[in-house]
Amino acid sequence: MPPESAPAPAGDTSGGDEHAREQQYLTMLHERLDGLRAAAAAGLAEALLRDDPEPGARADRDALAARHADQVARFDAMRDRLLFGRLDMADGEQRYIGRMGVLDPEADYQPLLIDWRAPASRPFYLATGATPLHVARRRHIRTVGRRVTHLDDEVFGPRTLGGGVLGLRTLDGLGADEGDPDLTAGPPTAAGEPDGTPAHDSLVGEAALLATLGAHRTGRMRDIVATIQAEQDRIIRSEQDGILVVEGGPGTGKTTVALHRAAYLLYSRREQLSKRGVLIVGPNPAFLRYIEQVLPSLGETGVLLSTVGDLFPGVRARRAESTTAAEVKGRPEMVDILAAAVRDRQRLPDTPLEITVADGVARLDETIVVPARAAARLTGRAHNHARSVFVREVITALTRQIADRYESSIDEVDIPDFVDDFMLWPDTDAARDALGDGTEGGEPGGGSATADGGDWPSAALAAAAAAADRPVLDPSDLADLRRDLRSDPRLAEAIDGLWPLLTPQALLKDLFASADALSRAAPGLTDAERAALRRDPGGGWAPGDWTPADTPLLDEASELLGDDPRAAIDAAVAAHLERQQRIDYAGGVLDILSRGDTEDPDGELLMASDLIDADRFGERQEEVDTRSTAERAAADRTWAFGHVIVDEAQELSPMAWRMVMRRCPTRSMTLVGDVAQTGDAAGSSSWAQALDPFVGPRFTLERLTVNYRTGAEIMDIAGDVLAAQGRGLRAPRSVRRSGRAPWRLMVGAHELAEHLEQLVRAERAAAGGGRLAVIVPRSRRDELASLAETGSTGPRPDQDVEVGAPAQAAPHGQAGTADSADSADGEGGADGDPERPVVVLTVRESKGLEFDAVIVVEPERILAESPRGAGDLYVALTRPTNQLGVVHVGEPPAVLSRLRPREATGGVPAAGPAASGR
Ligand SMILES: Nc1ncnc2c1ncn2[C@@H]1O[C@H](COP(=O)(O)OP(=O)(O)OP(=O)(O)O)[C@@H](O)[C@H]1O
Repeated sequence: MPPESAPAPAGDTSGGDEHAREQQYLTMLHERLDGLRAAAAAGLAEALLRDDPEPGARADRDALAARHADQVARFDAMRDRLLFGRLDMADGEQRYIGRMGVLDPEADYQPLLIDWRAPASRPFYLATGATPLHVARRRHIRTVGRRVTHLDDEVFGPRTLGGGVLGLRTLDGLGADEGDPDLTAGPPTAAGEPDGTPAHDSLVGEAALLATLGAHRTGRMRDIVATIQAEQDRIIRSEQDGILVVEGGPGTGKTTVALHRAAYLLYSRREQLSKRGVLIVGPNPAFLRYIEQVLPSLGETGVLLSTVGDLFPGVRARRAESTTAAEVKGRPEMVDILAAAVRDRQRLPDTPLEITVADGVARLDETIVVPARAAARLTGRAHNHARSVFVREVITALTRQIADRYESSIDEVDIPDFVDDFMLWPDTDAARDALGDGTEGGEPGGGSATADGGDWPSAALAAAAAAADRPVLDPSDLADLRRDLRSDPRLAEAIDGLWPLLTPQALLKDLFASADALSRAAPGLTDAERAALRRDPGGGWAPGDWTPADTPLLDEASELLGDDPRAAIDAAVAAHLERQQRIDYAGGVLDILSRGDTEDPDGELLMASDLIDADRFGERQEEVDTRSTAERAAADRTWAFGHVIVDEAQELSPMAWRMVMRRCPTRSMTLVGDVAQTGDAAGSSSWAQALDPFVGPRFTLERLTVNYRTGAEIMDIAGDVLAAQGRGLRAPRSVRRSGRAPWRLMVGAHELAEHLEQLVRAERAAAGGGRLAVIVPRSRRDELASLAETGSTGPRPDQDVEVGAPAQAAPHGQAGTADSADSADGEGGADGDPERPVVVLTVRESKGLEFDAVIVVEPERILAESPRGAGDLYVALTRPTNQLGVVHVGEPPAVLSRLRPREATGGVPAAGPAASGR
């Protein structure tokens, strides 16, 4: 049984007293907050003004300043809705619940306000009539800034045992406030069965919840700390260490729960997570902007938000590509394809290369390269790291080749008799004379030519060495030879061709640029699939030229290639030079200081340079890395996060999963999604399948069952689309009815633009100025965006309307063609501003977002374009909170047969000859 709703009678003095009392309490809390903020601001100012010459002290100062700055930001974020609840416990204890904890230093640090995440707050979210958890009364306190606007009480008592909450009283009826429900739509009501049976018997704080849900959307997600429901609370506070999968239909609060879980973990595991950080992966940049304020509003920063496409440092994947290309790039086979592409760059020479070193000629051919390549591959090291083994083997083999030639030349030398004696007087003039190593006559350099044109002294020496049973070339000769080989530019060039140092970007670019390279690396793909991967490098690649599906491939390639040692060497050289500069500078400073010291008439003072040398002084000047954890993590591909949250996780391809898993070796993860909403052809249809390669069956699945977003009228229609998928999936139950019937309107193909313009105006007016989205087929987006723009009302249409993603030149020139379901979809990454009142989006761009009103355009085309059947249409239909309209050309799809024509729903018919509600 839900609580009864019983507004307090007008003039209810107890309600008035209560209101005054809570107002007083809120005012007191705000005064405390002001005090805390002022202290933090003063601490910040003091830290910033401190002039610490010592680097250690400067680091402390910077850390202190950062801490104070965080506190100031946190206290500022708490100003709105600081307090939202009160628990009256059965034993008389009172607990005020809010967004942060506030203690009373004058009363032995008793809590004045308890953080919503503290265990003492938990009954606020869990108490029910059946299990009151020692709570006698739960009060929701609604506030705007420093003002209390409403009080809603739920009273638990003996009479409620087994029967739910005794009663709910709205103690204030203060009328419409900022954040109040849209009054033009009538009061929101809890959804229930036609006979009046409520659909939900376990809602916590129903009045406060319904008030929040009925409010206009702002384009920014807000926290729900005041109205977290019991099933959500269980997930938010789950102590699950490994992978927690949260599944639920649209609007069940998956995103919200994931964000609150991040805030909870940052509170309960602060020590661990503040060092390693938390990563939140979302489906597109617009979505990240939609959610970006939730954690700061809960006082938590230090979290990195990223799309899959931006998870590789230095890459902003914004380019569009065909569905086929994205799907192929997401397949697990890409691991082998990339490995083959790397091996393909470890080549054999087409023709032998002859290199003249010292006195010999070395020949680089397959007999040298094949074993060198095998030895390098056998190490199992990444390509760039194994290169040093390859180079070493090649040079060793070439050196040996030359040495062998020397040795074999011994047999050809006619050794004169004096040679044996030579060993007895090796360093005498006589020896030199005998060997012709004189200055007079003979070959330049003192040698005389042998009969076969060789260098006689060398040959003689070699022969002498052989006679003495010593190696022909001693280690230093061999070392010289190696050095000569190493510095030979022709050999260096040849080695670069045979085993080049590669960046992930270069590997992928070269692979996609060549049909032959693709055939060699990916013989298992069809011709059409390989053609989809082909990409002409054109005028070069900018960081934004990558597509979201490329990023996991870059990450995989990084693993196969390893770091480019040149980058490490460059960095080490730069660091060395920088340090040297600092030391030189410090030396100069010490000189100046010491010169000043020598002016000391007594000459007894220690000079600065006596106390510290330039090296140590230079080191003290070193800059301390003051970047936050999130900033450092964002710049480091190998950063291991303390916890990773993935939203819309069903959209991740197998390759994207591999990348995300690398970011979290401990597998402490929360994955939220809904396999019924999978739109990406490379996405998952089963969690077990997606996670099996990483954790087998070792993950925990939690389900959310209640839809808080979309009114029941709309969910009835969306449920039909879900059922049509035939996978036995059921749409979640809506928590409320919106009071507005969804509608459909049939228009002629050529009148779509005209109708759309008027519909946008009409629906915005009906939504009382709320936010509206026009969700369109991919192939129609650019064309329809301008039409909706004309139809938006507001100060300036060009400011008012945002097209989800910037129109981009798509590969293969296919974007915008009406009938190509495989065209480049222009959805590389929507950067749209979520606060625009009217937006035009494709289904993919609308993922995870919500609007007061939605017009879905051409559902039949959305169905045709979807690689996953009705999943996309289901997503589109479940974006609105209150109003849904569907505009179709021709007959509506059968799955929408329950939608009533627009006129029949009382909507204003759009003008135009072909408008028809048939
Ligand atoms: N307990 C709650 N109190 C108030 N509002 C809530 C609550 N739970 C969810 N909501 C609201 O419901 C809406 C839908 O939530 P959310 O976007 O998290 O759902 P979702 O499951 O991620 O949806 P989708 O799968 O469609 O992306 C949001 O406006 C959210 O603030």
